[in-house]
Amino acid sequence: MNDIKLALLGSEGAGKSAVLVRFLTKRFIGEYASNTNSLYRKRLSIDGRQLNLEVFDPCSQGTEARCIVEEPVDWADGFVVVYNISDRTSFINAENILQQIRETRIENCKGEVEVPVCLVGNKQDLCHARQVCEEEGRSLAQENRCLFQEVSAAESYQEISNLFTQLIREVMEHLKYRADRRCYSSSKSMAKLINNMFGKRRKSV
Ligand SMILES: Nc1nc2c(ncn2[C@@H]2O[C@H](COP(=O)(O)OP(=O)(O)OP(=O)(O)O)[C@@H](O)[C@H]2O)c(=O)[nH]1
Repeated sequence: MNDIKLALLGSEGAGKSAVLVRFLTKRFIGEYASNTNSLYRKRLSIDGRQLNLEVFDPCSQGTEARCIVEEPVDWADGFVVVYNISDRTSFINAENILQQIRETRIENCKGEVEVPVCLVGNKQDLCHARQVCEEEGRSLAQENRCLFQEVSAAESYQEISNLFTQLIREVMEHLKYRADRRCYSSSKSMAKLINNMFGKRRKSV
């Protein structure tokens, strides 16, 4: 069973909880307590593989969102960064968060492949009040090599579901790649150790 940990980040009121709850329950719930951190857990099956999904939805008023990005022991295997298309400030904040994720991961992973991230432009139903055009979101995602989708947690489920599924697939591949690398480097160190212990002796026979 795979364990997958995601963290939701974005400005206060961007709709992080709404997007996540839509994915987990297919329902839209208008109001959420925003003064607490929440950890959601769900068992899922993707491509026939069973997995335990954990999603950390930090309270935006605290500093936890920042902490989890900066946490040196990388808790999250992937990130969902949400902004509100009718609030430019939330888009600028998303840009900063993506940069923080990139910088933190580069420092921690020393050239390892980048952590999977998706950028979500929420509240697409408020397009009459749009402040961020879709192209801006797409190009920000391209610059940061992450997935992108505009969605409306209020009105639809399918796009959110597709996006999370794609992200989870990327996370599973990323975790496999990391495990293979660990395995390869530990078998290299084992080979080196064996060589150090027996290699010279064999040569002298
Ligand atoms: N019109 C519209 N409103 C939405 C949508 N998604 C969320 N909302 C509303 O936006 C407000 C904030 O949603 P939340 O899901 O609590 O946002 P959040 O980012 O988790 O907020 P914090 O917990 O305060 O950080 C609520 O009033 C939601 O009903 C959407 O797709 N369309």
